[in-house]
Amino acid sequence: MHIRIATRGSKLALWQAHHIAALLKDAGISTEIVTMETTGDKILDVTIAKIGSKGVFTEELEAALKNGKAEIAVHSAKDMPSELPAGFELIAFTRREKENDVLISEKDGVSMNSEITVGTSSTRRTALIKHYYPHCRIIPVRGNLQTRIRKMQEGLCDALLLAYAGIHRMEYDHLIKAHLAMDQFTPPVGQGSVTVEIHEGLPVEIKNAVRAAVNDTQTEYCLRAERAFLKKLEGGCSIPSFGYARWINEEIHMDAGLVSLDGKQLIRTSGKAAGAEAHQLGFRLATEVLEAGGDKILKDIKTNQL
Ligand SMILES: NCc1[nH]cc(CCC(=O)O)c1CC(=O)O
Repeated sequence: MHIRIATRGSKLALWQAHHIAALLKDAGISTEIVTMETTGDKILDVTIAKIGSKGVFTEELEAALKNGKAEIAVHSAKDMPSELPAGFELIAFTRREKENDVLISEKDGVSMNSEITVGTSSTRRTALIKHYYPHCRIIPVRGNLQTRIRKMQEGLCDALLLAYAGIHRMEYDHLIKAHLAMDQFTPPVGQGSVTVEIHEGLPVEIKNAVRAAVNDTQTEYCLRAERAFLKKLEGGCSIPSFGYARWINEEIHMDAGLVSLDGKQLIRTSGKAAGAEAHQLGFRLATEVLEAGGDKILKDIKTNQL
């Protein structure tokens, strides 16, 4: 069996594609990596929330799957919209990297408790900084990881708030100043896991072989719960929501919530369920968040982003 892997061309995306290639190789499957540029890679001057999160990093890869130019596409699970276009599905989730966010900087004495300028373009991180550390100043910064770090080095900001997974994979661990607390900076849906997307036309024996080689069942239960939460909120990575599930004692334990863009309102909830109830758990927590005022927060955000 030979599998062509479609991926974006950034270093982090390539790391992810090679990670999947290695898992497939261990299962005796040969691979080839096909890189392509997406709309999201080309537009660097606008925040993702404004472009409209749906599909800007995925459309070109999906076209390749549909046209038979590749068998699978590889993405960070976090970057995948909660609802895929008709005919596409996520068939595997890798065992996760540590899921937390980190503060990175080259300067001494930098912490969330000091009056620093923090570069981020994530609505979740921005809103959580405003909520927990209102003395920090937030500077928008986009581009791939290497570009963001270069912008910080050029003086745009004192520090960056990023996912540990990306920092570790790109070998910037030496810049880490702090690991942020999970009960404040609760990770967004999908952070730390790499996922495989296919088009429904893919022969079932290829699908099954990829799933067997790549999927981590416990991670999948957690990710299915998280993604159900996001789906119910009708959001992608552009809304300031968080959803983090862990597998503990044969059950999914999940923390989730939503924060207003100004950081003033923060809604949290949590719950647990069996693996087979992943979707119901995600939907239930989302319903709780919506009913506790999340509905209003989302409406305000939609008006803001128009
Ligand atoms: N939104 C960009 C993005 N997409 C995936 C990662 C790396 C972490 C991961 O794969 O979960 C990052 C960088 C970041 O948020 O710091």
